[in-house]
Amino acid sequence: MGFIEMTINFSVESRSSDSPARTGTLELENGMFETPIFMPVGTRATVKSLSPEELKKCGTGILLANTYHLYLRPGADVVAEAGGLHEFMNWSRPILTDSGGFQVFSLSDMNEVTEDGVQFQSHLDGSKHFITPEKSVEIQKKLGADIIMAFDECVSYPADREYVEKSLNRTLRWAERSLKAAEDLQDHQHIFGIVQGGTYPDLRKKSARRTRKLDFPGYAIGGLSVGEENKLMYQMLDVTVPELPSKKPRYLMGVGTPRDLIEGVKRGVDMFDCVLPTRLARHGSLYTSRGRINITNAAFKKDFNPPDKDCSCYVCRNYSSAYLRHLIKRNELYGLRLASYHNLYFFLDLMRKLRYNIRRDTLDDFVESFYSGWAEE
Ligand SMILES: CC1(C)O[C@H]2[C@@H](O1)[C@@]1(COC(C)(C)O1)O[C@@H]2CNc1nc2cc3nc(N)[nH]c(=O)c3cc2[nH]1
Ligand SMILES: [Zn+2]
Repeated sequence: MGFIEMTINFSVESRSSDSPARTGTLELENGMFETPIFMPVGTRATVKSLSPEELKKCGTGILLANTYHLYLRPGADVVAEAGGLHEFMNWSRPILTDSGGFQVFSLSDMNEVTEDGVQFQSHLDGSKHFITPEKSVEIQKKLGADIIMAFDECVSYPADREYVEKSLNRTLRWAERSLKAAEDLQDHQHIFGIVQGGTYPDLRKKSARRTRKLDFPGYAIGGLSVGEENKLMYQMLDVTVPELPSKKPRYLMGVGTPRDLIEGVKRGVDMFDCVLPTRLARHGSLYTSRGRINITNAAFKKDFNPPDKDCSCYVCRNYSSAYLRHLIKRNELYGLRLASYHNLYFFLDLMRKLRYNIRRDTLDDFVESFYSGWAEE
């Protein structure tokens, strides 16, 4: 097949009259999806325990995979020889890969950060590696994602201002190098820049303005959901989103809970990803219209109602809380699968409801009714 010069076609469709919230469509080489959207996390080329058919059935439009993990195992060359991630994992819809910046800093035994790149030891076998913006883009190109991310440093929280400023300046230089590397691989139409700046409003604005100058097809807001208070995260969105071009997609990395998704959408964010729905499911923690419950609680021992009476997912239509409790307590694989499916459906259904209410300009009413039945986290 000839190389199709596919750009990231994003169009804003409707706007809420009393907030920056908007709906849109994002068209990529492997399909299109509506925004705001939640991306299930498939770190090692699988959304744990769920099949591609199940992911599609619960409404997954695009999923996320991680460069850091796939680079270490099975290796980018193995995935490339398999025909890329879509072939490898039998997923025909869009995929976004994170650049490894966050994972190197959060998971590996960090050795050294230099202007050129990051030296680290694998958290799997202690082997030494050196990753640069160019290397990260090359790996993501081999993985064959529809959207790739610039290589950045996600500063942990809290961090002093001097370090945050030094780091964001280096991330800006890395962003230029990532963009240049993508251009050399004809992938510049598929790469998002990442805004940093910690929890310092003026540094957030500086990072956003300087990243925007590089004219990426899309922009991620990084350096958040790293343990800071939600209120602080929302304040950083308030100062960052207005600095980003309104006609390009905005992706808030690693976020979040249902409340975070709602507050992010209200502030004009279009894309989200988080491990919470699938990770918490494996511990029996289920999201429902009344808040988060733990299905292993004794109260569900003889509860033959579905986990969420307001949920129309396959799990809630066919199984009881008592059955799920039994499976999860016995660590039965099927229980992990059912809980993961329901949580993912809950997150994706919440995004559907948000899109529907933005289009009808009834977002405020929907949010109010959602929170009224929602037990505090
Ligand atoms: C490490 C792991 C699995 O990823 C989750 C979860 O733990 C955890 C750990 O503690 C909480 C906060 C509860 O969430 O943080 C992750 C979700 N927050 C997040 N993901 C991010 C990914 C990012 N990628 C790049 N390239 N740059 C970023 O700035 C960036 C920022 C991010 N923030
Ligand atoms: Zn359900």
